[in-house]
Amino acid sequence: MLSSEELKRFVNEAKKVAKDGEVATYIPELGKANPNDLAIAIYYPDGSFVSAGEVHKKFTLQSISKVISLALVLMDRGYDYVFERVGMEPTGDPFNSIAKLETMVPAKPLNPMINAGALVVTSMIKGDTVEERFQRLLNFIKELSDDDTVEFNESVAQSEFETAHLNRALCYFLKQHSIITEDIEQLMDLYTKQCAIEMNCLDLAKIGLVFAMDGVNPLTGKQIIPREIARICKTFMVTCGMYNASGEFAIKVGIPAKSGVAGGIMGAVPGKYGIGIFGPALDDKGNSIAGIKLLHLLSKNYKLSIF
Ligand SMILES: NC(=O)CC[C@H](N)C(=O)O
Repeated sequence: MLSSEELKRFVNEAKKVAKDGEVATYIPELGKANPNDLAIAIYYPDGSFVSAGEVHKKFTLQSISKVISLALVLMDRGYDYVFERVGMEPTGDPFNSIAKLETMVPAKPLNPMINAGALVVTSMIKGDTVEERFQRLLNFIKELSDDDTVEFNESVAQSEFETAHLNRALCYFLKQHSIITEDIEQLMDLYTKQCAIEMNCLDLAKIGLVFAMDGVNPLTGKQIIPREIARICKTFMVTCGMYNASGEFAIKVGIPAKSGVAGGIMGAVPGKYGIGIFGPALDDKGNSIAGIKLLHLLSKNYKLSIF
């Protein structure tokens, strides 16, 4: 097991690159983050953990929530229903790009990790009202993180809801092609709350551990996500988890991981451990710049690549 001194050394080393990144500002509330923060937690299957940096700071999941909503929707609707509406291929485009949609026949988004695909996935969450659907997702996240105090950040959700013109454009395009059928304002309400679910990197590492352990919470032995669905989610994390930087990340780091624009990264080292990182300064692809550096250092020093 890594000692916290070693981990602290890696954090200090990785932090040096934070100055080359910038916090996201297209969701105005996210612009308030401190670009110099960098925190990491690693959870082991026996329930022990090691951490370094500002581990108690909370951040919103943003795109990390896309893996979790995908797992829920696959459990809700099954493989065929979901993959009739969203594809399985990486795009090579930025996460919010609209470009490929018009070239696809039928116009289904290429994968569930880009915004277009994630919006379709969120529209498939079962329940009668937005409130009920959101609570189902939140309860699932509470179970995965083994923390029933997890909530969403209302200011961040509101800030995104007011400014998400591009996501609305993606939704309307998909509604025109009957991939999305529900009311778009209602879907944006649910999606922005989903993205604003907030936690610290200790909780995020616990979720990463469930994926690493094929859907099982190793402490209780409970299968929270069916093994096959956990496998599909981890595969998407490898092929599309870091947006259009996924190929380079697979070569340099080789850990199934998912990032979000608030600066979080969830990692799942199969059979070994769950990783939660928070570093809000982003690179030009929208990934935590110091977080990626940190994963690179860990992977290289401890041979964590799955390849
Ligand atoms: N890359 C991200 O984390 C994107 C999530 C964000 N809520 C959006 O839709 O733009």
